[in-house]
Amino acid sequence: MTPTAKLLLLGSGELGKEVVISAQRLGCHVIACDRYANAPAMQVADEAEVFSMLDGDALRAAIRKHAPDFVVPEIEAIRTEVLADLEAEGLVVVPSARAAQLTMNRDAIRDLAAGELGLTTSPYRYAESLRELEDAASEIGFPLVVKPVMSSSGKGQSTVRGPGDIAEAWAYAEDSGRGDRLRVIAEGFVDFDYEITLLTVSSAAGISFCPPIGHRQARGDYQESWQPAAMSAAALDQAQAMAERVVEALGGHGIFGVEFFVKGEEVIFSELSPRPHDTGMVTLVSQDLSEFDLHVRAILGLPVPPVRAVGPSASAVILAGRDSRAFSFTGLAEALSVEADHVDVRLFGKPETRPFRRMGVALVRAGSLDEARKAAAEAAGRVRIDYGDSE
Ligand SMILES: Nc1ncnc2c1ncn2[C@@H]1O[C@H](COP(=O)(O)OP(=O)(O)OP(=O)(O)O)[C@@H](O)[C@H]1O
Ligand SMILES: NCC(=O)N[C@@H]1O[C@H](COP(=O)([O-])[O-])[C@@H](O)[C@H]1O
Ligand SMILES: [Mg+2]
Repeated sequence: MTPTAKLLLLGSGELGKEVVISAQRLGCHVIACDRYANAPAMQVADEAEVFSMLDGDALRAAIRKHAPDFVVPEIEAIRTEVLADLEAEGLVVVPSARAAQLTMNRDAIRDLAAGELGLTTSPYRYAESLRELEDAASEIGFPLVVKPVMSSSGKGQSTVRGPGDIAEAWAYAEDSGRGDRLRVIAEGFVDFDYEITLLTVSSAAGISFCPPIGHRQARGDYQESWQPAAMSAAALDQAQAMAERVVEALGGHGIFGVEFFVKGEEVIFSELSPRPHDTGMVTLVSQDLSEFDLHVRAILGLPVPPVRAVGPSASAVILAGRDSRAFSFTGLAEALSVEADHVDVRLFGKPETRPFRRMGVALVRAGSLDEARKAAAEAAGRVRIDYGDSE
């Protein structure tokens, strides 16, 4: 069979795994890439390539070898200059090489959103040394959120409460670094009432939105999410208008996870991913078409109908506690016995555990958001990781 399209997926975690499944259901052939073998998306893809996507030569070689119709980034840490070069020669990058380049590092997307587009954000400064971080702190004040410009899922992120914590925050950011020279963003702490992800689809038919997703984070990483998040029509209007502007500025077709903080009626842009979002895993049970289905449809130029919400839903993460390669899961029967309209669990198939690594997610639909959140947390908590005999 000649496939509908050939996709080269750059990053093969849990989000990519669902992209592969959605794409294959529409007849695509997918080559999954990541820096380690047997990554989640590789387990379901047609082919796999193992290399560091920050290695420009290896990235170029993989693209030349497979000659994909679409290159689909799944993580930020990609040598995006290569994508820009090859896009100029006709390669199609999802949603666009510009979007991948501007979201690879936090400073580029922040400069676009706050600088060029004038969207409201937290106050911020960049720092390339402890001394510069101290200067940033004295300008912005405390608390201060410090993040490496290239990081995700909260890696290297910490909140500085006072001058005594600055050195520790710098050292923590350095520890999570990738060997390149460290640059951090220091953001004024936003004392928000709640935060949301607004999944925004850009397709041939224009821009459309999924109902807002509420979420709760710890250590900069998502713990639970729910849809629809309760918010005023005025706040939602503002968020949609801001999302539309930033998505249009980035260009291309696909789904974008646009993150906002909301305080009263004030909507503050935080950041965005030009791809499915982790908090959007809830859409696997909350919408007729998930964020992964929508991404693939937008990429392929297929119809993207208005999203139909199926009912109040929630997701809760299953995190590992320590390092192991000899682990197993128990408690699935108990987890799936939780009382709700619909209960499911996704175990991603990551070959190793690490402290706080996301290994799976519980997905629940129920009569109300409260019930869905409670049941999702209960189901996730019932899945246990047995670490075998490893330390
Ligand atoms: N300036 C801030 N004020 C208050 N809380 C913040 C601020 N910046 C980040 N946070 C909290 O930390 C979380 C993670 O931050 P952010 O989204 O910037 O990190 P990330 O590493 O890009 O996460 P991901 O890759 O999972 O989206 C936010 O969702 C929010 O809960
Ligand atoms: N917030 C971004 C996010 O959730 N990204 C998802 O996590 C994977 C990496 O997981 P790992 O660090 O456990 O390998 C990525 O590949 C992506 O699926
Ligand atoms: Mg985020």
